[in-house]
Amino acid sequence: MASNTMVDVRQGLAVDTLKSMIENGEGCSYDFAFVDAEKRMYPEYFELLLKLVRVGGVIVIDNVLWHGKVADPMVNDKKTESIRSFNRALIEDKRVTISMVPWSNIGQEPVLVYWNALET
Ligand SMILES: C[S@@+](CC[C@H](N)C(=O)[O-])C[C@H]1O[C@@H](n2cnc3c(N)ncnc32)[C@H](O)[C@@H]1O
Repeated sequence: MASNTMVDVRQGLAVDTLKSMIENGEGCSYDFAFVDAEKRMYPEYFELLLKLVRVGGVIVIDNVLWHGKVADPMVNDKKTESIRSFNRALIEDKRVTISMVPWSNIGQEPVLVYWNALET
């Protein structure tokens, strides 16, 4: 879509939109991505974003502590478990370097930042 502004809004389910961006040849053309949609889809978003964000770019994942629930062993709902599982996978993921930013606003938990490593 041609645009003369800095913002190009695309509406749709995130996975479908990201896949269509890849199919449209936009791979490796973004410097930054911010993820804050359906928590249980984070692994899929992340894999697709590794194709869209250039090596050296930054992917920020919001809500990785899910309002503290991720760190509370008494909380085991599906959404919390999926974020825990995603976090564990990222720790093991050699393609990226991770860093947690001690930033919070209005009671939100910190955000994790991922830099692409040289191999994707
Ligand atoms: C927590 S809000 C994001 C707020 C946003 N970061 C902001 O600061 O305005 C989550 C948003 O993700 C959207 N969302 C949820 N599931 C989605 C999906 N599968 N695909 C695309 N968007 C989705 C919701 O409609 C909602 O607007």
